[in-house]
Formats: sequence, structure tokens, C-alpha cells
Amino acid sequence: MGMRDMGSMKIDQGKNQEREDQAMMRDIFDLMDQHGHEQVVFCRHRPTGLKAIIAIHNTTLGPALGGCRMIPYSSTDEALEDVLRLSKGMTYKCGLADADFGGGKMVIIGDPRTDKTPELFRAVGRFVEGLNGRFLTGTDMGTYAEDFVHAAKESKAIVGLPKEHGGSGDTSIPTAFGVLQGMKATAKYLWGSPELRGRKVAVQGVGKVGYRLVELLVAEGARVVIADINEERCMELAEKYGDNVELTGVDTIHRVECDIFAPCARGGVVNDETIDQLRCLAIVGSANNQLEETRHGDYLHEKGILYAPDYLVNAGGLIQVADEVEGYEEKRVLAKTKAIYDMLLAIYERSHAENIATSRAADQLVMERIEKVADLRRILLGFHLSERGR
Ligand SMILES: NC(=O)c1ccc[n+]([C@@H]2O[C@H](COP(=O)([O-])OP(=O)(O)OC[C@H]3O[C@@H](n4cnc5c(N)ncnc54)[C@H](O)[C@@H]3O)[C@@H](O)[C@H]2O)c1
Repeated sequence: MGMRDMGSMKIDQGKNQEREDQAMMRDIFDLMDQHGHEQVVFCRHRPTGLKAIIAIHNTTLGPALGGCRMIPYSSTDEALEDVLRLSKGMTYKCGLADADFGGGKMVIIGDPRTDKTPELFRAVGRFVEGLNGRFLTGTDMGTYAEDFVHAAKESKAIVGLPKEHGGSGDTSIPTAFGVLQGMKATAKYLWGSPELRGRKVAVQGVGKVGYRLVELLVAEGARVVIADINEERCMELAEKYGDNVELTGVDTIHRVECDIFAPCARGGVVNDETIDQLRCLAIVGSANNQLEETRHGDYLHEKGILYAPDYLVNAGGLIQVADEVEGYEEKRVLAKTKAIYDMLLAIYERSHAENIATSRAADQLVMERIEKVADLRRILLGFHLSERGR
């Protein structure tokens, strides 16, 4: 092959790459349209190995707020899909929690057990800071408040820092408390009393939130069944609480016959495969995006399984970090998180009255709230006379 042929081959390859890139860009824009996103930012820093994606879904209510998770995703597509779904969920969560923030999320593609370094989180901080207040972030699955102490050296837009670093501390505390409020409201709706004593709850995932939830449930007198891929955490809880906590496998936890199934690990656990295996009366857990698709919410409604919309019952962490931006006050956070109880009962009532899935009743309520605020924001707040060019 002559030099000329080699040259034309390179040009062809270049053109193909360009076409592929263009196709990918079109796909991303399609995906953004599908979910209604405003902005997607790809962050790469080779020296620290950082590969991350920030998605900003909707800023009608205020700057986008959402945690940053670290997962060894098997592909960029999988990470993109996750961040788009999660950031959209945050818009709904903020809307329902009456927080003046929009929906956003960040995902780091990496293994939290081996890939974390202080520099990686400083790089996270710099990318977040570059968004100039459009996006605020903190801990989520696979990340800890301590990780964000490094990010906070580079950015003012970090929330959920440890208390000794001026933050409000671990968000999993109010999150677990909020899930418990959701369970009490569910008990009230189904059995006429918020009491959980004697009720059987199956908790999938005993990480930061799940572990605390189990502690709260045991204190309420509930019987708890747990499963986690991290067996050490299960053993620790079983040793601590003896007969009150029973262990089962990660493949069987969703099939346990119980009053309440509590997904507290990854999302998408209610799907075509699992939905007919569920043997619970209600689903109340912290995991984001528990329904793989909206139609799974409809199916739960048809089957008579009461589903507590995840973005409402897991809003405790968001309520805390939103409060941190205003100036953190623990009592106020607890009071706002307690309100999840009444809000969930209102959603159950609406679902019953309109014979629609609880997930749809919650979505409707959020959209009504967002539209009301969007309408208010049409009122101009100020106008500088200097802008008239006098
Ligand atoms: N931390 C918060 O404040 C917060 C707030 C709102 C929502 N959430 C959501 O709650 C869920 C849990 O969050 P977290 O902060 O406790 O995360 P975490 O990483 O501390 O805990 C997740 C746990 O799930 C386990 N796990 C993973 N896959 C599993 C599987 N297939 N079966 C059983 N266990 C499995 C992990 O080993 C881990 O112990 C996530 O979906 C997160 O997005 C968390």
C-alpha cells in the first residue's frame, strides 16, 4: 500500500469516527429529550483516572441538587442511563419535598473499593465548581462524606460534609428516618395504625441507609430479614440484634413473604422478572428508581401491592442537604422529614380516589407544584435602570 492510500485510509477512518461521534451525539440528545434534560457534562481527568458524568435535569425550582455515586459501571452507556434517570428522579424529589432546588446527579465510573484517591475527589470538585452554582452535590451510593472533604477544597458547591468540616453530616441518618416515616404511613393506611411492632420487613441492602433502617425497625419492634452482597455487614447486624434479625440470600430477599419489602440497594428491583415473585403487601425503601419502568408501578397497583414512591420516602437526605445550603438546623430537618408521613398518606388517598398507581399520583402532584412555581417565576423581580442605556 502506497503512502497516498495510507493517507486516504486515515481520512476515511477519521470520517467514520466523526460519523460515529455525530451518531452518539444525536443519541445523547434523543435521550435528553426523552427524559427532558437541560444539560449533560462529561468529565475526564486522565492523571487521576476520573471519568464522570453530571446530568442536570430541570432547574425550574432552583439550582440542580443531587448526590454523586461511584460504581464500576460496565459501560459509559450504563453510567449515562443511570445518571439521566437519577437526575430526573431528583427533580421529582425536590418538587415533592418542597425544596427550592432542581434535579441533578453525578456518577463516577470506578470501583469505590480500589479507585478512590483524594486527588480524584479534588478533580470532582473542580468540575462541579466549573458549573458555577448550577449544580450542588454530595454523597450517594459508593461515596462517603469524607470523600467530599477533598472535593470541597476545590468547590463551594459541595453539601453533606461531615459535621467537623462545617456540614450537616451523614445524610443516611435522615434518609433512614424518612423511610421509617413512610413505613408508618403505610401501616396506618393498610392496617389502621402506624405501629410496626410485629410487622415483618425484608431489607435489601444494609449499607449506610439500610443498616440504620434495620436499627430503627428493631427499635420499633419489627421483625427484620436482611440480605447484602457484603456479608460482613449482615453478620454484624445479626450479631448485634440476635433473634430480631434474620439473614437470607441476595437472590431471595425480594421473594420473602413479608408485610413490607424495603429495597435499599440499587434501583430497578421491581422489573418483569421480579414483580410476580414479590410476596409483600407493600414496598417502602430508600433505593432510587425502584421501578424499572413506569408500567411496573401500574402493575403493582393492579396486583394490590402498595408502592411508596421512592423519591418521596427517601427524601430525608435531600431535605438535610437543602437545609445545609440555607444554614443547617437539625430540628427543622427532622420536622420536614416527618412530613413524609402525611404526604405519603395524601398520595395513597389520591391513588385510591382516582384508581391510578401511587407512582402516577406522586408524579402528578410534583408536576402541579413545579408548574405553580414556574408560573410565579414569570414575575420580574427587579430591573436596573442603568440597563435602559441612559
Ligand atoms: N445515602 C443517602 O442519603 C441516600 C439518600 C436517598 C437515596 N439513597 C439511595 O438508597 C440506596 C442505598 O444508599 P446507601 O447510601 O445506603 O448506599 P451504600 O453504598 O452505603 O449501600 C448499598 C448497599 O447495598 C448493597 N448491595 C449492592 N447490590 C446489592 C444486591 N444486589 N443485593 C443486596 N445488597 C446489595 C451494598 O453491598 C451496600 O451495602 C441507593 O439506591 C441510594 O441511591 C441514599
